[in-house]
Amino acid sequence: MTTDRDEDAAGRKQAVLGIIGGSGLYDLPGLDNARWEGVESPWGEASDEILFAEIDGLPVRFLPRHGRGHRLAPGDINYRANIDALKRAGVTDLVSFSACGSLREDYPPGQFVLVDQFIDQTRDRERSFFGAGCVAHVSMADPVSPTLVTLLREAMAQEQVDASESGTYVVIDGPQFSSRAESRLYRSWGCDVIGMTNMPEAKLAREAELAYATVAMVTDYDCWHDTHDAVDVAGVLAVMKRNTEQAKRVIRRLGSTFPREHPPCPEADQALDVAIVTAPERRDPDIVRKLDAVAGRRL
Ligand SMILES: CSC[C@H]1O[C@H](OP(=O)(O)O)[C@H](O)[C@@H]1O
Ligand SMILES: Nc1ncnc2[nH]cnc12
Repeated sequence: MTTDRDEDAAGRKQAVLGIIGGSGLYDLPGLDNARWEGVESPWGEASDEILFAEIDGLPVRFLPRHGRGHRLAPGDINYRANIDALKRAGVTDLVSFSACGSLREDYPPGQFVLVDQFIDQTRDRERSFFGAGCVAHVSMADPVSPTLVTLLREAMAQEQVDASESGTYVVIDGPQFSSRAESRLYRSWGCDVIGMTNMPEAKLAREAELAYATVAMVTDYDCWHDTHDAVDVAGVLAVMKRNTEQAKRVIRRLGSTFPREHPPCPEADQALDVAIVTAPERRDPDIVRKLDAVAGRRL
């Protein structure tokens, strides 16, 4: 396990790039020194083994969110185990790739969106590592790392992949797609794209002090549009293949240009500095033990 104690005396930390692959992105073939390895987590089963690999010497850890073969529905994913396992695998910077529906006319299928805000409409998911026995409240005001967004934007530009530089992603439980009334409602809220997975993933990444960013890849116009059919899986799959090929190119480019030292992200790096409220002598030792990877720096 890699921990924050792997920082050198000056506090520098080697960057380890984590990638979560969404629908359509289940493997990253052709990376150097690649091997799939299971990582045990006290939070349960991660979606799959993690692919440990390198891009031009940069350590990369890849986890397919739905598992290889897409075995897990959005509500069945153990988001806590995924984030904990990636942290145990040494990840410092985490980029999520997600298929999504568009809630805007000017984000057609094929458009990539660098999400900067989320609206969490999910209900039935474990959404925190903390709770009774060790209570913490992290800030989610700015849920993504601006540095990661800049690095992604540059990698995309070099790969001639056009991306919008901001966007609000509304997260629904699914697995059903939305009704037209819901789709119109999310548009009226100012949401730009819709998906089923980025929450609680982004919240848990913040609790684990991982810099996080999401590349949302539009596959459809959901069901609000007057002149486009309502989303169905066949339509999603038709667009997803091309999006996935582009995503793979962006990941390779990002890996080769990524700083070898973890680029500071104060929102994530210090997320737990003032977040834990339970008095040390009142903390449940069992929970504290489970938090060794996520919050070991602060406990
Ligand atoms: C197969 S379409 C619906 C499915 O795709 C998205 O998943 P991900 O974010 O992992 O790419 C969406 O959120 C749904 O889970
Ligand atoms: N329209 C949509 N709603 C929710 N998740 C999606 N994933 C891809 N398209 C989607």
